[in-house]
Amino acid sequence: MTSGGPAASFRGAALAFGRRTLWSGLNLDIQPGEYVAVLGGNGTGKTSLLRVLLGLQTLSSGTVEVAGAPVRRGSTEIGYVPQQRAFDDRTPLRGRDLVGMGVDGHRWGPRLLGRRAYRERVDALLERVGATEYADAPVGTLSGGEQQRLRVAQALATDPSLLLFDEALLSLDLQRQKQLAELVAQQRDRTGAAVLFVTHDINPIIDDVDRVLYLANGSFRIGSPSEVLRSEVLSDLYGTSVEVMRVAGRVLVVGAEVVDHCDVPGHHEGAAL
Ligand SMILES: Nc1ncnc2c1ncn2[C@@H]1O[C@H](COP(=O)(O)OP(=O)(O)OP(=O)(O)O)[C@@H](O)[C@H]1O
Repeated sequence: MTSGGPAASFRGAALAFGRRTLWSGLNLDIQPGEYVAVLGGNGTGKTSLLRVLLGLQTLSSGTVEVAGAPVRRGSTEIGYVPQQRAFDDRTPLRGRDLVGMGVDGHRWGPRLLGRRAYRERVDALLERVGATEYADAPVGTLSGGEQQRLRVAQALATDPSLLLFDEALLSLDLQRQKQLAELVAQQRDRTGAAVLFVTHDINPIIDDVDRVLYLANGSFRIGSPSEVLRSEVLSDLYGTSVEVMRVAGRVLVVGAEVVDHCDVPGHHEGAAL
């Protein structure tokens, strides 16, 4: 963090495509060390929000800053784990090359750091995500969960001040989800990074989350999990009866799927949020 102010800041921010407004009137400061979960159904603009911070998507109105400066592409202030797309079998990269691209400014091979410091940094990152064992295998031959851990190591490589995760827990089994959630919380604690975590299921990270940004219906609610994840708050946001239940320690939202764009197989009634 270089600015001493918020890690990210939106002022009067709106995003619309054609006549469809995804969200508007967003005023949000994300403080260093703050952990924000971004929730909402398919197509509500969660990924687009991250793309705005990455300088890949322009706001329709309002402003956005990262570390006190206008957003720009390729900022080393930001670590990003995109929504998962599998690597092709023929991708000519090993796991350690992928992580190395995060260490050395997305260039091939050791350039910015000395060869030895580069290697040590990559090894340490691989170890942190538990990927040492398959670091020399071509990425396209690895499972979705293994590839995901490498992407996380790449995102953490420069100890960025803002970490963006887009559905990073998908394709991980429960134990790996827990490990990744712990890794993110540790990174936040160690470096003071702010975290913006897009997810359809808040349960694996709920103990770490400070605030929830819940997008729906062209609008949003923001607050602590206990303020936002309430039947009356989400019913008001969705404009229909939505029930938030706590079952066996898990938060379940029932009724929202009627309004959300539920075009994803497996996204069914009683979505775990
Ligand atoms: N560049 C663009 N031009 C036009 N429409 C776009 C563009 N980018 C995104 N959209 C639309 O904006 C909506 C929100 O997309 P976005 O990917 O942000 O949703 P999301 O909340 O991340 O959804 P999901 O949970 O399905 O990943 C979608 O309907 C998408 O088609």
